[in-house]
Amino acid sequence: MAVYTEVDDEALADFLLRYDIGEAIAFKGIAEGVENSNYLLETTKARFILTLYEKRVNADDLPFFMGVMEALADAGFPAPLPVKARDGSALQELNDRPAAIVTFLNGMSPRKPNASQCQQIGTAMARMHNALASTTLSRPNDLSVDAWPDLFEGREATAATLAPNLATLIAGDLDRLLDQWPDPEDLPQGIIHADLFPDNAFFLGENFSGVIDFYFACTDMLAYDIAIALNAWCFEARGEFNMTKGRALLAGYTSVRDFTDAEVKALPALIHGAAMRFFLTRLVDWTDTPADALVRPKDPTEYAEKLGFHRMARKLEDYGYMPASS
Ligand SMILES: Nc1ncnc2c1ncn2[C@@H]1O[C@H](COP(=O)(O)OP(=O)(O)OP(=O)(O)O)[C@@H](O)[C@H]1O
Ligand SMILES: N[C@@H](CCO)C(=O)O
Repeated sequence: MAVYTEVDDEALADFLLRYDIGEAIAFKGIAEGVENSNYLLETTKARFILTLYEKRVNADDLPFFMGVMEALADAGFPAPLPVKARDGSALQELNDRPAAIVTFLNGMSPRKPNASQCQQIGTAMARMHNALASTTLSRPNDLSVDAWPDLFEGREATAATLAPNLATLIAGDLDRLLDQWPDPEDLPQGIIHADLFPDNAFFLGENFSGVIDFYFACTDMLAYDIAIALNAWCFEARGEFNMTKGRALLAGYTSVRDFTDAEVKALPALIHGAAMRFFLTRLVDWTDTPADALVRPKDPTEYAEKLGFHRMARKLEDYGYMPASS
């Protein structure tokens, strides 16, 4: 249950006086999500999401996240639009937390994405990258390769409780990734979502309808976003890669923007690295979350299994990529 900060009726009514969005007629905490406190807010005018930003979000980054969502709305890409208060700012404070209201998107997140949804999310991601191509906003990716050794340090023993030999395998992966990581200057860069998991994508029926949760967005290699999505959308239970889904996701993306040769070459390392990023942040949460915490940490084992697949893969064709000429 991700409501860390409670908002009572009186605080909400006072808060809404800052906006021109009507009065509350329904307000309830949203169970999904692990990072921030989210509420579904229905007013006399429309439905919205009220978010109070919790500890893992750096308040200094919030103007960047708001700017990304505004740029997407300007480009006609379906994402939540931050609502400005009467003072002209979308960023406010509520119960001593930074807070914002964004528009509500209709749709449902797929629990078990199918190949068509993988293809559509690939297409949507390329459209999203294009929609953000002309913004001047930037934010470094503070969860990229340089951050990983520190995330692992001191957590070897926890890794060993998940699987025998895992700590040694992770140490080997880290050496290999530090060695193989591409120079970002050699690949197309831009703003990436960096957390486009199925729970952050919406579909109406079978059709893609929008993307939410831009709170890890940053400037990085565009192909790294694809690498994250391949991990999140194209594996079955127990770490089996689904080649049909991989092929669909990559084909969806390249139907809008073709990969450069440097991207094709770099993608296997980026895919391996993306799995490492989520393994490590999950390992940190697994180690640091008290047993009586409100939110159960996500299981790092899922990503340990994906790492096992990436250790064996050598080229992008191993993930279903079909070069345009073949
Ligand atoms: N704009 C929106 N429109 C409709 N529903 C939304 C919107 N934003 C958030 N939600 C709902 O709130 C839930 C949690 O949102 P979100 O994913 O942003 O939370 P979070 O705490 O950042 O979680 P995590 O990072 O774990 O995904 C979503 O799964 C979705 O059900
Ligand atoms: N998508 C992340 C968690 C929230 O950002 C994960 O599955 O580990």
